[in-house]
Amino acid sequence: MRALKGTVGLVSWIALVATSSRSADFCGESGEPSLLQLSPKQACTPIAYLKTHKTGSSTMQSILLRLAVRRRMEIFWPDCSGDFNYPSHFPGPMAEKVPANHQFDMILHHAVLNVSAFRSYLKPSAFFVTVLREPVSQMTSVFNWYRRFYNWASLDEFIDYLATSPEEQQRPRRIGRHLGIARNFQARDLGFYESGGRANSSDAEVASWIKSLSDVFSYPSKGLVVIKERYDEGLILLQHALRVDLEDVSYMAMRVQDASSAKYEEPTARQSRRIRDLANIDAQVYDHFRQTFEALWEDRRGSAKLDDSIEELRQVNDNLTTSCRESNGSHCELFVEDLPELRNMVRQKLGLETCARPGKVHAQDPEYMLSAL
Ligand SMILES: Nc1ncnc2c1ncn2[C@@H]1O[C@H](COP(=O)(O)OS(=O)(=O)O)[C@@H](OP(=O)(O)O)[C@H]1O
Repeated sequence: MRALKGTVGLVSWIALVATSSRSADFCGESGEPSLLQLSPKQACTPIAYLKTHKTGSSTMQSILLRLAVRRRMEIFWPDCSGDFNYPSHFPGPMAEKVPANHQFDMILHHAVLNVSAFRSYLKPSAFFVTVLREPVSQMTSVFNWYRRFYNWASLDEFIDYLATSPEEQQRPRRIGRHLGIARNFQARDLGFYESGGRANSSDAEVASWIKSLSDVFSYPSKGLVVIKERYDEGLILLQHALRVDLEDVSYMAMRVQDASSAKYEEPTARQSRRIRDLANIDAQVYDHFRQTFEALWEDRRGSAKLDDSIEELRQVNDNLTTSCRESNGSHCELFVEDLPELRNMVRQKLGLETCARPGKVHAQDPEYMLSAL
């Protein structure tokens, strides 16, 4: 029965890909028959992806990694690390090894956003993308994901830690306890502190910083802030802006935690208030971009039949998830749920050496924690 269901899922996925596979005109080539068939090197929109934490950012990275393979786009890799010197300056020591020369098509790994430094590595007219998440749910995800590394006894202990830890926490590269988790995690990823923001910045200063971000991520010509709570809508807008095919933005969700597990803690109303108060900058950024997103979506949905595209995307995703969990057919090659494994598959496809995977190590080993980023 399972096998039959998998076959039906696979057949309908292939049918969907076949029917929805249009020419990727923006990249110059037409008639690409399959997602995994490599096309010659093509000129595509360079992408500056700012990978935030616990926002659905790994799923987005997986989509962009596949896009890079399909379009033969050149990725700026932080060697085998999962980040560019996070949470310190981008790109860190990589700058000596790889001087900036507008040479890459994509930046995809965790970093602190520095728009001009990102641009200096990318070909001209890069499209800026990021994902933001409602801050209480983001910090709940952070707590439940990282608690095994930090040994927080409870959500209250985690919130106490946030309240007492410095806003802009630096991580000595090899000491796991200071991995970099701090309040206003998303604002820090977006470069708030690096651009001079402080815990006691005035409302006007925060508003001015948000305005500068709005410009960097302004849709459709410059960029897009995807809202985690409107993920698929965001992907459809991304698909339109990059002028890629629907299957280019199809995905299997990554790093999904089991919220029904006994170990998963949801905040009480009081804990939610505490988190939201501590993440005051994140709350302002999120509220701003959520509003912008809703207005954008309302503006676009009627004219372009975007609701139909969402249905189609969800069907493709469901079929992919079912068929690729049940079989490892060739169309599933790059639809794996383990991010480091996917990165290795992509490196192989792009002719690079694969990275060593850490073996089974103790959860307190800092190397292990780095790889978990
Ligand atoms: N497509 C899509 N839509 C909505 N939500 C999604 C999606 N993909 C992943 N997720 C959720 O994102 C959380 C994982 O975030 P990240 O991938 O950013 O984590 S990480 O920082 O890379 O470790 C994790 O949230 P929690 O399960 O609450 O922890 C995932 O469930």
